[in-house]
Amino acid sequence: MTAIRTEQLTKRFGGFTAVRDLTLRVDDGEVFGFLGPNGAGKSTTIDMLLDFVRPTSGELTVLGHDPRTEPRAVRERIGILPEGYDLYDRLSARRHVELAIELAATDDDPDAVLRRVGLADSAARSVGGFSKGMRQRLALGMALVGEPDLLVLDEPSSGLDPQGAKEMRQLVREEADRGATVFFSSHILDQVEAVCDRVGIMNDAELVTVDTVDGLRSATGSTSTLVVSVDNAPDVGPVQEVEGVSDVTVVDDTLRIDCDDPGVKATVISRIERAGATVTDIDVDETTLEDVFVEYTDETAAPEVHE
Ligand SMILES: Nc1ncnc2c1ncn2[C@@H]1O[C@H](COP(=O)(O)OP(=O)(O)OP(=O)(O)O)[C@@H](O)[C@H]1O
Repeated sequence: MTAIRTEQLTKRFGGFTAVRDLTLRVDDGEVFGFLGPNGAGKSTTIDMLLDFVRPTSGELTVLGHDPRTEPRAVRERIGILPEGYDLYDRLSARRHVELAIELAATDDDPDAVLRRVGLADSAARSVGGFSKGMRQRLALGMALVGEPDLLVLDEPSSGLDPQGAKEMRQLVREEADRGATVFFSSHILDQVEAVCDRVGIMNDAELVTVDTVDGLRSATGSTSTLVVSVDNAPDVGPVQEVEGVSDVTVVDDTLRIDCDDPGVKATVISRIERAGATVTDIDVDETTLEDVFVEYTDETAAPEVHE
């Protein structure tokens, strides 16, 4: 089934278009990263999925329901970490989770939820004294209550320290492993790269691409470079002939092999060894998602839309 489907979804605020003709599908069980620079239209899209904001035109379904006409059917099966969430300073962390459990009418154990987000030791503390990262962890824990079919997370890593960000990634993976779909927006590209099955990039109100991270790399013509140290440099002719290799350079005993196709690395290594060299070290310089992101969101370099 399709967890999220939008067709030509558009939102205008007065004369300003925040989201233009967005057509997107997110499959069940996918971890989908929704990227874009500030003001690109990510939160507005999420708000339309949750019926916090009404589209100006276009179609959308979330878990098979139109959030405009069946908001309850949608909300009761999704966990939401919105951009600006409300917490009650005088209530404890445990009370917040208990309230989320009551609202979802589930039998989750509040302490187990707090353990999952690293707040077990602060369960009884009032939230007023919490740091930004602790508040973020609590809001995330509340979103996890009731094993939702779809998690919609707006900037889930915001305010988290590196350990918190790592735990967030693990949580996202655990949720996907139990079958949930995870849709999240982020600016933290290495987070997205580490955890997402597919990525959509918004720029200036439009979706400019949707693909896997590897797919994005090849679509932008990006290469990964295999850096191979050898005991003595062999004839590189047979390596150059491998399909998917775009360039080979040799400096002393190090070969740098640019690969358009990330799947050719094993073939390259075996060609080097067959050419009589002993491989002493292997390293890979991958094009990062950040490089791809800059290419798609840089006005002068933006490629054509393709899905
Ligand atoms: N209620 C509103 N009224 C007028 N303009 C709005 C409203 N909500 C959002 N916008 C505008 O729509 C554009 C998209 O905003 P949105 O919050 O969706 O971007 P975003 O991609 O989530 O950005 P960020 O990464 O900064 O959160 C922005 O230019 C914003 O100012």
